[in-house]
Amino acid sequence: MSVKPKVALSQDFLFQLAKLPSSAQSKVLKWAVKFQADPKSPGINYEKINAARDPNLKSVRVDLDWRGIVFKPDSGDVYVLLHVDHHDEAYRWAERRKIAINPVTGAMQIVFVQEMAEPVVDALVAAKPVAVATPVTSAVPAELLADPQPLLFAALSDHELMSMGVPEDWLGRVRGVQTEAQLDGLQASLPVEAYEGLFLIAAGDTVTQVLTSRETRVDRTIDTEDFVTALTTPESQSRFVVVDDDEAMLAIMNAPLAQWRIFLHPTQYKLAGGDRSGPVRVLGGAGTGKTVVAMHRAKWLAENRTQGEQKVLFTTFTKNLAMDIEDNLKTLCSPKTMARIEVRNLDAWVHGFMRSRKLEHKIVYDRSQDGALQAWQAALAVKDASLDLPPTFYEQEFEQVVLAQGVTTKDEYRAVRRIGRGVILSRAKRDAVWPVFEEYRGQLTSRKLKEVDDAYRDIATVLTQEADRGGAGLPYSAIVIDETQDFGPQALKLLRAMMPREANDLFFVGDGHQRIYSRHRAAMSKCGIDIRGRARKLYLNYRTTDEIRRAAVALLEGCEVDDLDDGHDETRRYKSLSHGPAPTVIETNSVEAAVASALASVKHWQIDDADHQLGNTCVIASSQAVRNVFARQFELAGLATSVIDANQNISSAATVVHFATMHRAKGLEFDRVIVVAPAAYFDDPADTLGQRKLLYVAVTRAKREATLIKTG
Ligand SMILES: Nc1ncnc2c1ncn2[C@@H]1O[C@H](COP(=O)(O)OP(=O)(O)OP(=O)(O)O)[C@@H](O)[C@H]1O
Repeated sequence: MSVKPKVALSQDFLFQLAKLPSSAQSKVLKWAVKFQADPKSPGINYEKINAARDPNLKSVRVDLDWRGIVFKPDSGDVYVLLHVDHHDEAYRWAERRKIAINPVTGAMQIVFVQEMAEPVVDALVAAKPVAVATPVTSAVPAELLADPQPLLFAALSDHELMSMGVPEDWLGRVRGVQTEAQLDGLQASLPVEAYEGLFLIAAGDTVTQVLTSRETRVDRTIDTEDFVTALTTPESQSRFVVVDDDEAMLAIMNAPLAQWRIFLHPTQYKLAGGDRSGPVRVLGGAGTGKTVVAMHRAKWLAENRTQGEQKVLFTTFTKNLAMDIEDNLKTLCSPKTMARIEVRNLDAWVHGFMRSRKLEHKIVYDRSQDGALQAWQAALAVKDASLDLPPTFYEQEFEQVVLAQGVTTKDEYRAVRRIGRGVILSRAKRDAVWPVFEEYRGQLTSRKLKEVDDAYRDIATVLTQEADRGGAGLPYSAIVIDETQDFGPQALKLLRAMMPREANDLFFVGDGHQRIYSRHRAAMSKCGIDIRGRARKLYLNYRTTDEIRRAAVALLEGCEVDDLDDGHDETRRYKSLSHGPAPTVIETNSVEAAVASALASVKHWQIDDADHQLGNTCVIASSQAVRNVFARQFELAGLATSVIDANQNISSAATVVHFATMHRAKGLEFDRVIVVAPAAYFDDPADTLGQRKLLYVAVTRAKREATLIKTG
């Protein structure tokens, strides 16, 4: 029986496909399905490209006008669809490319072949054109040796450069890099892992650190002619996908822009699959693909490590996000896999657990309402007037110290560390304050109410006791947690108690820069979650342009940000892969002027970009009241609007402008975003950390353009 040849698609092919007119797209799709079924069919004529540097690149005819470019090596029964375009453009593309296997990592790479003395992209022209021969050798171009500026990668050997993904042909060009701008100029021409490795080295990392965090092996003997094996490396999988049947081909080609489903960054790829001996924590700035890796991890766990009636629990902070993630998971997973994944925000899970155990308390989410308000007022009535502490002190103390740390007795309160609380309390004062909290909890109990942190703590206790008695435990094979920074200590302790300590138990993703509920700061290690040896980071921002990312990061300059454990995190090492205009900043002194500016931005985008859809726009405001004013004014201006509220799926209509608060916009993304914030949010960072994090979250929702309106 003859074995079917391997057919693969490149990421570039799909990017290109997405740009074609729809009539051409359907022709290419039909053709590609036939090609996948039998690339050796006599109907497919592989034409030689005379000027091609790589003799293995062939042109194939889709119709009179359109040509596909296929890589068809002599050895190995493999066919890779690389590109599609009009005849002449397709040939030009092929003439300047070659496919090579990196001799150190074994990854298959599409290498852009350079001409003599040719700058790669405009950024390099601005920096310093470097004369190179084809193929480039690893020698530093002569004129750069005379330049006094140090070379960023001079100390690295060829082997080290290639181990990070630099193609052999590009060693000389990379060696010539002296500035970050020059490196950025090479970004579009280098494989993603090479660019990432180089900017991490430029930021101060060592090659060993880069390779360790990526789990890249560089000790194997590589056969640089074995393309079938090369296709299987994680680096290759970030740009090529092997397609086994028609169905897979159709699914991929019908959604050419849903690249996150197919091409994972090598680090995402490694984190998504394989066994881990205990809890994993993945950090990454906004848009670095944390939710994507969490979804792929849940899929892998459901398909490979979930048995019988078990499920993978995928949890996050808000209901909106859980709904959004469930929708995305449905596009990633088969119905069979989906049946093994439960997506629920933690509070909904807690509510369900309490009901299933007939625990009759209701959860307090808002202390200013109904029974909780009465309970709080009754508690304040017992306060010791001689202390002269304002009611806000009691509320903050209760939230940030008592609830957050799960303090239940006066003795515990005497001993607890009150980090970050301004007022120093002697033991005697603590004794005098404590009755307020005791009274509040008593009042809640008599009303069958419970604070959510207390509910987390109580459920964790129940689960631990059941486990100690040898109970069956919860029906989960693993828990995947998104937006970890929003979970406080009691929530983390509950998550720990929900899973026995075993391989693959907990998988956390998060970003301290996006913690917008400050009382939720927690250190995982203090909640029984040991991530040593399993802490990873994602650095490439797939969502926002580098201009928007930089502007967002600048908002947090000088602010101390944690790594969800006991350490610090920083934004210096992150980079975006796309570019665009810097955010527009507008200062206004009235609501009318702010609304007019927002409407002008939308109008400008509509004129500027024929493809702009209102549905890809969101106005993000600092409060519900401001959000509602803007939505109302947009309606009066004749625009259709949709407010993003709790517990609702987001409208997918292409013609409505979305409106959200900064809290509600978390985890979402839009092509264009208008952020409306009081000017006070931009005051001294020492006083505005919370507000600046909100701004960071809001601005990083934008994929392409952002307008920031400061209201006076
Ligand atoms: N490997 C990938 N290839 C292409 N696109 C990707 C990849 N990974 C992520 N993306 C895209 O990047 C964007 C951001 O991804 P995601 O929402 O997972 O990031 P995040 O780190 O969770 O962001 P945030 O913390 O801001 O919510 C999404 O549009 C996603 O589809």
